[in-house]
Amino acid sequence: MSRRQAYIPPLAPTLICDRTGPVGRSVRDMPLPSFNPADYPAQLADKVARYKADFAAFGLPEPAVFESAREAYRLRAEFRMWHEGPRVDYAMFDPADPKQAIVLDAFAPAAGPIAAAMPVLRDRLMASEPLKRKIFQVEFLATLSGELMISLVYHRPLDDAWQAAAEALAADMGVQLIGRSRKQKIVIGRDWLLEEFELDGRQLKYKQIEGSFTQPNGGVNRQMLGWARAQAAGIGGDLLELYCGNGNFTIALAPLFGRVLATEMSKPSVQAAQFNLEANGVANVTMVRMASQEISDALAGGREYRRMQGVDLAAYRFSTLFVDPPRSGLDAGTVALARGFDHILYISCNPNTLQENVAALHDTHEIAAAAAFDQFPYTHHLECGLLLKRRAAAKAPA
Ligand SMILES: C[S@@+](CC[C@H](N)C(=O)[O-])C[C@H]1O[C@@H](n2cnc3c(N)ncnc32)[C@H](O)[C@@H]1O
Repeated sequence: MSRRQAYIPPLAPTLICDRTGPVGRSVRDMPLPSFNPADYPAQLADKVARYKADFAAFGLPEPAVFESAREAYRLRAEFRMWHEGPRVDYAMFDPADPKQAIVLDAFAPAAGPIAAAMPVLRDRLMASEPLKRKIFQVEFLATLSGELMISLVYHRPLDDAWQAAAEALAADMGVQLIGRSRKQKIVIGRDWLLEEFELDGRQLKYKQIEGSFTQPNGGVNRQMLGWARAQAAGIGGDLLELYCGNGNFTIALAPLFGRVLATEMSKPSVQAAQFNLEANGVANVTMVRMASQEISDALAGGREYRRMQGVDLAAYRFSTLFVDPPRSGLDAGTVALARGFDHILYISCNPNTLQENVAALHDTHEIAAAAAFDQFPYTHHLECGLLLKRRAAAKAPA
């Protein structure tokens, strides 16, 4: 059974959370009751009020609040495909009633390229047996620069008939297309997009690889980059960045520092970051593929890591640590590492783990600036930014 609806009221958690972090179900993950742009200001005000209350004990300064566009803000969207008779439709599931599919004709949060492609793709799938048969899921990734990649996921092996139909579809729609099935990935065109936008007078370019982390709300992401740059301006010294993904913040922040050591665990993201450093002419960054636990261990004088060969850690004069971790926040070793920094710039998609980490650093660091970024409108989720500064009493004597 399915129910047809123009808008999706609650967003399923898979659409809200980052792909890489564990998706915990807390009250914050529960959907807000309505997707109504008229309710947006009140919903955001509630979230900001809760943020302020949760962090009041840590002396949170008044946060700068960055709003989202009220519609067409999501650069990523994924849908289950619902088969009924000759039809195939996009579907989502209400977390409160997970057996009931909600069939969608449109999805108001989706960015322009996704919204425009949705009905065209659905009709093309319906009209083509090789494209339609056993299709299970459709994933869209778009950029502010207007590119679009579509991944079609199947419960059957993809054959020559699928490939021929998919090639025609990609050419007609002008998109990058990927077919996925068990142990199979067929790329028609590229499996990456090129994002491009202006930031503080620079035209930034970012390769974004299918399946890797990218910020879901492009407009809010630009505001996060601008805020992070404003906090970092004037600090000087060198920067250590953990969880750098494809270099989203690295490329924005690098010109403000002498040298940057950026680390990330995922191999495709590190490859994209290397590409992005070159594409943006950023030459003061060394990129190393390492988990945060490993870099914390290496900096604490732990074991020698082959991937750190050629990196002279002792030569860095780190003034600032930048972190943008998954929902699980910072592990204990990384919190211990953070203690040694004069400045910690922390972007968090999970206020619960942010609160735990701030509490653990409270004796050495105070909050100097705060921001609320509404990456996930119409949900309880709030992305937070903090600048932590080492307390004078916690600084080592010169
Ligand atoms: C919230 S994303 C942020 C990525 C990037 N800063 C951006 O703005 O796109 C978190 C990133 O942390 C990476 N990650 C997850 N666990 C990690 C770990 N233990 N060590 C290092 N990186 C990790 C993920 O691969 C992902 O790229």
